[in-house]
Parts: sequence; C-alpha cells; structure tokens
Amino acid sequence: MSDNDGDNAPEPYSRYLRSVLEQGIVMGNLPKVTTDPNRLEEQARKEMDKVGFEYIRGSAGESATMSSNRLAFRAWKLVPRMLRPTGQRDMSVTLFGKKYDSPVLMAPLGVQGLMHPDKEIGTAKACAELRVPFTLSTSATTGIEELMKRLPLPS
Ligand SMILES: Cc1cc2nc3c(=O)[nH]c(=O)nc-3n(C[C@H](O)[C@H](O)[C@H](O)COP(=O)(O)O)c2cc1C
Repeated sequence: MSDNDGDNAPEPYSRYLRSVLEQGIVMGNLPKVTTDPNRLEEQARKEMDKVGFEYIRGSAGESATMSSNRLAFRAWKLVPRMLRPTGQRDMSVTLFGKKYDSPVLMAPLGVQGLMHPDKEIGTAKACAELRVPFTLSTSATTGIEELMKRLPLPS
C-alpha cells in the first residue's frame, strides 16, 4: 500500500520519519543533519565558513526578537494523531488567489553566497522540490535573471 497521494507529491513525513528511525536503530546511521533543533546551531558552526555562520547567528541588536520568536514557538505543541489515516493530508492555504500546498514559505534571506556556494539558487531549488514559495531578497547574491535561468518556472 502506498501512503503517497500522487506521483508529484512530496514524500509523506511519516515515511521520512520511519526511514530515520530504521536507519538509526537498525543500522546505527544517524541523519546527516541533526533532528534536534537545539544542536543545529553547533552543527552549522562546524560545517560553515565563519563569516557566513556569523552573519546568520548574529541576529540584530541584543537578539531580543529572536528570543521572542523562540519563546513563541515554545508555546506551540504538536499533538500526534494516532490510529487514523495520515497519508492524505491537506494543509493548503490560498494567498492572493494562488493555492499553496502548505502554510510555510521561505522568508527573504540576504547574501546567501556568504553561506553556501549554491547561494539563492540552492535554496530556491530546495523550495521548488518541497513546493514551498521562495522569496528572493533585495540583498541577494543572485540576480533575478540568473535565478530564472537556473530555475525555470514550470509552465
Ligand atoms: C540571516 C538573515 C538574513 C535576512 N535577510 C533578509 C533580507 O535580505 N531581506 C528581508 O526582508 N529580510 C531578511 N531577513 C528577515 C527574514 O526574512 C524574516 O523576516 C525574519 O528572519 C523573521 O522570520 P523567522 O522568525 O522565521 O526567522 C533575514 C533574516 C536572517 C536571519
């Protein structure tokens, strides 16, 4: 039985979770990127160039907004749904007359060339794969024309 909901649909999260558990418990292979958000920053520090890492980590001022954001997310809880089908889910939202699969979008992040050689092109490709809207920052290290050439929009 397939818990996918169409040929072009992204992999269901339940399948991804199952593969992480199987790989970890049976094979002893941990995911390349930690599943613990509290360890993500340290992992990124080890992987990234200092300048790129510090640009992201730096936040603004005394990081008050970042702290408030983290606190706000702490107030949210995920309640797992048990013993009911979860293969077909609909989290779509319609914004300005266009329907999106999920209520998540990629906010503009400037100068991504400092953070990774794939710069905004890599992020836009990942967003396209996940069907998440991507926002190109006015401070991007990739021009609109270059991005369109590397990532043509579906017709
Ligand atoms: C490293 C970094 C770079 C950002 N660059 C931009 C930018 O170029 N233009 C912009 O409008 N917002 C920029 N932002 C703000 C984000 O788009 C977003 O509004 C902000 O991070 C709050 O969302 P969050 O709570 O999901 O992080 C940047 C944020 C970060 C952390």
